[in-house]
Amino acid sequence: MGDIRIQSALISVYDKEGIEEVAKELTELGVRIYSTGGTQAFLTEKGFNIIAIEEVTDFPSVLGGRVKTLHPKVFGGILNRRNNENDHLEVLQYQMPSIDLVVVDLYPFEDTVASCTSEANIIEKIDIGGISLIRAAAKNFNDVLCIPSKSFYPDLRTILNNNKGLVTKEERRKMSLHSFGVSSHYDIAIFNYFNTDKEGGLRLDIDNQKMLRYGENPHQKGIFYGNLENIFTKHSGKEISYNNLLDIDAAVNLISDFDSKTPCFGIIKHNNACGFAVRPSVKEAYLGALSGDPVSAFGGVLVTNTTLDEQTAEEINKLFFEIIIAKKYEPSALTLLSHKKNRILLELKEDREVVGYNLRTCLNGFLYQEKDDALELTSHFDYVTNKKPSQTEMEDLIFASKIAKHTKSNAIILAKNRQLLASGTGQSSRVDALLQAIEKAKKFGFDLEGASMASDAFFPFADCVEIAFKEGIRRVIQPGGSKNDQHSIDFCNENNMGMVITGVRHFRH
Ligand SMILES: NC(=O)c1ncn([C@@H]2O[C@H](COP(=O)(O)O)[C@@H](O)[C@H]2O)c1NC=O
Repeated sequence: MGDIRIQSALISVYDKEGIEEVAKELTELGVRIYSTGGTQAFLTEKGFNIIAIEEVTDFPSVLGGRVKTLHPKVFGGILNRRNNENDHLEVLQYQMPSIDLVVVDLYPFEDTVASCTSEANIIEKIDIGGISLIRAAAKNFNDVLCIPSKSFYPDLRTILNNNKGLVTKEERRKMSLHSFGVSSHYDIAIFNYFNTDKEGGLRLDIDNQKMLRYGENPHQKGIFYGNLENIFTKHSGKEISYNNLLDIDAAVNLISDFDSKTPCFGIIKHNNACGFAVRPSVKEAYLGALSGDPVSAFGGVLVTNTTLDEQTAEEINKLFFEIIIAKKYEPSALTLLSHKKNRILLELKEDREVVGYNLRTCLNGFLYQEKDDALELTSHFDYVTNKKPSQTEMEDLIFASKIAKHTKSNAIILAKNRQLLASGTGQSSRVDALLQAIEKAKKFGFDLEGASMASDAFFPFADCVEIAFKEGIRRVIQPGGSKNDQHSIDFCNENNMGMVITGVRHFRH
């Protein structure tokens, strides 16, 4: 029921790749083919018998190709309802050809934008006729099959081969869905091109979705919208869960702030780093990160900015970790690590594609913000105390500040020799965050004498520097901006502590 036999087709494609094979199959099925200028020339040259669309419209392609298929005879040929008596009479009266199949490949708008060409060139690549053909054919899926881009040629082939040119209503409806997917994607790309300042609101376009086993908890449904293949290669391991994805996101963002010249290693738990170290070798960096909090590290997500070698893999294998993310793996390390079947091994792609904004639901809408990609520049730092940090001390301060940026607010980071000693995370007061960090550092045997402290936001009072000083912490990095900044600065000056003000706050709620 509802099957149609394809007897005529209109082919109008920008990219000619693959169209010869499509034309061949259609010709073998005895389908009459109409085409626009370039497509017709291409297929005629390949030996196919193609009818120029101008023969239908009796009108040339004009305005440099801006108008070629935009004609009532073409759109009437697509949109007429085959079971409607009046439509049938009008088709005869105005000599519209019935078109059962529309094959389009649109002007490459997004590629043209990406090529950074002039606005005039970009505008010319807004397809009008093609998108209209797609919408018309998709609307009339009751009688017409629409193939909206070259990526659907394999589907066309399957459909044609399923039943020798007979197409079911189900197949046409499915292609109609994909057609509106292509047309809406295309329009959103155009919208986003013009919507530079977001004054037009927000249009999201995510067509890849992956059902997750569940959401944050087993009673919550969870779906990931995106394309993980563009971020990493998964070498082995079980299915990635909702919570895994959040930790992977935290790990990838954190590691991206550290250059790849010196090995660094992070251990993420509940989206925060519980261990992090920069060292001359990846194994030392791993051991440095692990000693930060070997208890929390259990079951965590490991991340490194460098090649994970066999010696490090042997160390890692002594403990249970759910996920390992590396820039690369030595083949022997990969073999060793993949012995544990459930462990997820991910290799980050050099040209990974991450979104440049954050989005979260809020009340009856969404909150959108640009991603916090601000990296403190030493040239913008304010060295506000009499005591100025040495170059090595500055390295520790910047190290701690980078980790604070990626830690839940209120966040305090304690670091020494480019190793995370402890952090206070997600506390409702900065003092609590500091006390939590001090307690943890001591628990794992760290001497805070000469350590550095970073805060994700300003100190509202001098209490934090006072507590830090009592513990032997001798330098501080913070964004500044409190009306009480001077109280903290005065205390530092009185006690020979150094303070650097970055001017960049990194709240993370
Ligand atoms: N102007 C029109 O009426 C029109 N009709 C179809 N197109 C597009 O023209 C391209 C094919 O052109 P040609 O066959 O001339 O190479 C396709 O990308 C198709 O989407 C048109 N071009 C732009 O809108």
